[in-house]
Amino acid sequence: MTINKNQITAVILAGGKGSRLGGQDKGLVDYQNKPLIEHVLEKIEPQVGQIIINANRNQDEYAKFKHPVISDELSDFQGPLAGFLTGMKTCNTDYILTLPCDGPDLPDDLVSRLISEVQNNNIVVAHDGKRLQPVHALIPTSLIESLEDFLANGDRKIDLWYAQHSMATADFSDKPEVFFNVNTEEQRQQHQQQQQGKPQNG
Ligand SMILES: Nc1nc2c(ncn2[C@@H]2O[C@H](COP(=O)(O)OP(=O)(O)OP(=O)(O)O)[C@@H](O)[C@H]2O)c(=O)[nH]1
Ligand SMILES: [Mg+2]
Repeated sequence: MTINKNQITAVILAGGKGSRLGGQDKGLVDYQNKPLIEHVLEKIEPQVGQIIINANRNQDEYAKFKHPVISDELSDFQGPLAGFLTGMKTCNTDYILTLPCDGPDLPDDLVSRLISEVQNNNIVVAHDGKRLQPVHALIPTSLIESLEDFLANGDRKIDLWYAQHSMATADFSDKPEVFFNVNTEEQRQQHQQQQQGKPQNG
């Protein structure tokens, strides 16, 4: 079974509290001279049909990126799964691709590798060789009721919801660094310096 990029809406999860970064709205935090989310948008725009920005604060700022900005229906920061549900309810494609707003180094074959593992309505999640990257996932929109029930039941753990469904992983063990994400000020600064020190064609 194959799917194409036009069947996918990327849902960029920018709805968190950013508590480890002093409560900042992480998607808007500067990283190498532009907001973090702009790095994500640049990497993902060529790979999907549509994009939704899922944000619970500063919606006007996010609207400047020219994609629909949608807040969680579930209030009080219920976690990434609340954002998954928001995306599934809002999109009009067969799949959503979930992505965190704080991971600026996405590879250009993210979607093609995930697509290559699609089979029979399964969920496909990126794996970096050591662990699952659960918020980098390709999810059939048909699972919307399942997720609604799961959240209504008070559950919030992504892995528990995945375990209720058929799931495959896409292998990125050759480049685990693409999943780097900015959770603390130290990470933001350290990584910025490393990137600046890299040779241009390396
Ligand atoms: N829609 C939505 N997304 C969320 C929520 N909580 C976290 N996320 C997103 O999930 C992704 C991974 O979460 P973290 O890296 O822990 O981000 P965070 O929750 O803002 O940061 P901390 O508060 O420091 O843990 C990020 O892209 C967040 O924006 C939420 O309640 N709703
Ligand atoms: Mg993070």
